[in-house]
Amino acid sequence: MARKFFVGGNWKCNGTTEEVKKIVNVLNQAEIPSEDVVEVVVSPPYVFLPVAKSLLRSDIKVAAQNCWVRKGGAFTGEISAEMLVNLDIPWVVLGHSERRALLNESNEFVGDKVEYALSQGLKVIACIGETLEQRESGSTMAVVAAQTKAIADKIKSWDNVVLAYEPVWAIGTGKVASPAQAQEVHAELRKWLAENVSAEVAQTTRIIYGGSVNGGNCKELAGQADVDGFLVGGASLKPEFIDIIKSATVKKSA
Ligand SMILES: O=C(CO)COP(=O)(O)O
Repeated sequence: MARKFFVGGNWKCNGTTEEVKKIVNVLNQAEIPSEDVVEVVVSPPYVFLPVAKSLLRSDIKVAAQNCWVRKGGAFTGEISAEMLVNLDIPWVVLGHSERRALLNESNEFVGDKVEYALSQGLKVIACIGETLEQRESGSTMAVVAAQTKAIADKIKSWDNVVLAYEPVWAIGTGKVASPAQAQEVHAELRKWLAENVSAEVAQTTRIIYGGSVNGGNCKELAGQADVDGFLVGGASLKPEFIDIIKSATVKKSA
């Protein structure tokens, strides 16, 4: 079975109510391929999730950008998986490199979060990726394998997981990975899943690319055999996000 193309828009810590309404309006008016061809998920900051969800067309889903590692309670400032479920938020982004780097989220902590979010019925966009220093020292695969293993060790099923490969050096820098660089890591990750989880999980799990994806570079990246979609930051706040969603048809016709 073919893997359905997946395009996520990570709005990060941006926006006002007015701006959110504007982006939603652009998305609602866009002509995009059907849900059979592409799964589209946008991830506003927590506080805008209800408004975005209530205004968005039904074929575009929403994701939170994070959630607490276990059941809610006395954890000031945190948002629990249960709360997201209560609000009918189907997806959550976990392990984003900005949180790993700036908030010291370890591989193990991210693995625990993925396990707990899945146990509550959320679907997870799990992010991994190496820094420039790690790439230059030749440890890219060791780094992303360790990040993936910390997740694989904790979960029983990959059915509700999308793996997002986001090289840190490509995020917000305008320095996109070349199609060959992205394909190389995605293929290695699929091989890692085949050898360490199962052939079926390797075949069915979507591995999406993130890092300076834009309307100009998305088609060539989408044409790579193991690139099953994108997690888009900056460009997901702009109308060119529509072009990125449309790059799903490159895959369809391949
Ligand atoms: O971090 C990203 C998506 O999660 C990528 O961000 P940019 O697309 O802005 O590089």
